[in-house]
Amino acid sequence: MYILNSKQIAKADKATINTNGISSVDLMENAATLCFQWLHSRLQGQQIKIHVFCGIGNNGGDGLVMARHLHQHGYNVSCYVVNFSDKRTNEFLTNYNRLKEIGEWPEVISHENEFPEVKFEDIVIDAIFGNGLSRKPAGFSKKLIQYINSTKVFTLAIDIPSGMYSDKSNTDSSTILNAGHTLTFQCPKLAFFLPENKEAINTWEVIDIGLDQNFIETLKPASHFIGKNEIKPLYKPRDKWSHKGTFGHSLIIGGSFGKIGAVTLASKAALKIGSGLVTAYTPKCGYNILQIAIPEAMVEVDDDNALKYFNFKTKPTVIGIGPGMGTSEKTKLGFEKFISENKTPLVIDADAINLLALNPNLATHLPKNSILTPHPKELERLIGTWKNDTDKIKRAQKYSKENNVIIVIKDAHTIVVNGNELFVNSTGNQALATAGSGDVLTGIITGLIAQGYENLIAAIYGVYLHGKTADIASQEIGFEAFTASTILDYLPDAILDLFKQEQQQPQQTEEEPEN
Ligand SMILES: NC(=O)C1=CN([C@@H]2O[C@H](COP(=O)(O)OP(=O)(O)OC[C@H]3O[C@@H](n4cnc5c(N)ncnc54)[C@H](OP(=O)(O)O)[C@@H]3O)[C@@H](O)[C@H]2O)[C@@H](O)CC1
Ligand SMILES: [K+]
Repeated sequence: MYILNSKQIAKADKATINTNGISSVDLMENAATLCFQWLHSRLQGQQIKIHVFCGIGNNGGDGLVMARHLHQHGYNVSCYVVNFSDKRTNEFLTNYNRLKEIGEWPEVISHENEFPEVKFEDIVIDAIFGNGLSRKPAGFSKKLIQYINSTKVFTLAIDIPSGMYSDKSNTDSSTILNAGHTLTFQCPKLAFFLPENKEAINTWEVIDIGLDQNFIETLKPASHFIGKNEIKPLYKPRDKWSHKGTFGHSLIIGGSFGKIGAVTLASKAALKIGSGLVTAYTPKCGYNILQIAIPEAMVEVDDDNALKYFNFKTKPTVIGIGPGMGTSEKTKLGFEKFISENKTPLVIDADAINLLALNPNLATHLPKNSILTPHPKELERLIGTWKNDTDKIKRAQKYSKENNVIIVIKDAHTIVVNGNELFVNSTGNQALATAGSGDVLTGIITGLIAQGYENLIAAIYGVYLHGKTADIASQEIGFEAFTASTILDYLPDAILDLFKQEQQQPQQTEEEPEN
């Protein structure tokens, strides 16, 4: 699914209105009615106090439509116009009049003295600012957002929590409304996945308002939200006549005294995802450990307690390098020589990223489309300190373009960066915050490349499957007992899940719920 930026959404709105013969007011009516139905099907007429805060733009128009439907269905509603400007849109005015026509006059708020009392047990519908936010909320609209946040009331945000830009950092989280749930139009917004917005965005879902898909295609959006629909077609079926050589040879380079577990996990993961052959290349101290831990893997050794020579005999399809490797001086020197001579595709993780960051010229030697899988600290070493999350993404894009590499920014929502393109992962949860989880990801991506998946696809696909293991496992064992080895245990379920039919939702009846 595409993630459109605010300009693309505004263009798609216009194009849909122009080519599909639907008026802007009708588009708004459809969109906001879907939001009303969402709430109505949950409340079933309960008399919880509902406050609808409407701005003066089209987001406010959505709020007015919802307020009208809520009134007409007998809810206990108060509607307010947050009068931060006199630039009321036509669609706002039309729906302002429609609300008045049913006898309901919104209260106009122009000053903080006019804020209504909002109680914790009420519901707030947030239709103050939407996609047209052009600057941080200030004055009484900022105070209103802060007041609503202070009540901790459940807030249903329409399209986007007010004060949040859809595609860039706000930099002042105190001017963003903290939404309990967001009903967002047409597509998820990049802002939902930025760690700095974690307070403001909780759960969300997309409301399909039928914007013109053909037109959206012409915009060639660079950002994508990766779910099962995107992943399933990437799967490569296995030929009946294939043999182990068909599925490539992964070489996992890493380990140091006390950190052989990292290379063990990565090697196991490469095997488990289907690499035909796997060799681990470690210091001598890892030999027995690896041979005993993974009978399926071959092992080559280097110097005693840390890597030094990088002179393996294996001719791999792909190399995953870094897990547990350490950054000792001898490893650093050997690594630099290895990188400057290597031509084999690379997946670079952990200490290999740290060593790369120490010597930026090295990156020019990386084979095209090498994959780097940094966690936030490693990323910072690589691209420098960022001002905010948008700056972080821009810096990663710049690094990716300058060095022709793919960067996997690991976080609650992992983002794969390929030049300007962003692929935001939908799977995974807090269970993955555990030692060795990154080593397993390195092994998975390496093992996918070994089997012939293109590097970018291997990164996107690997990140998705890795996250999916946690989604499935946490239903069965919770978060805490989940370890990196659990990822390996649940990889088969994550793959099989791609081919599971979704359970049919119970059919909604034609009749609306009783008031
Ligand atoms: N047919 C359609 O197009 C559909 C659109 N839909 C809905 O429309 C929403 C987008 O509507 P919108 O473009 O009118 O923007 P919205 O956010 O409501 O308000 C912008 C106004 O606020 C002002 N303003 C901005 N920042 C400010 C600040 N900090 N402090 C004070 N003022 C500020 C800004 O002023 P300006 O920047 O021009 O100075 C302008 O006057 C979208 O999110 C969705 O909900 C759906 O119904 C589906 C159909
Ligand atoms: K909003």
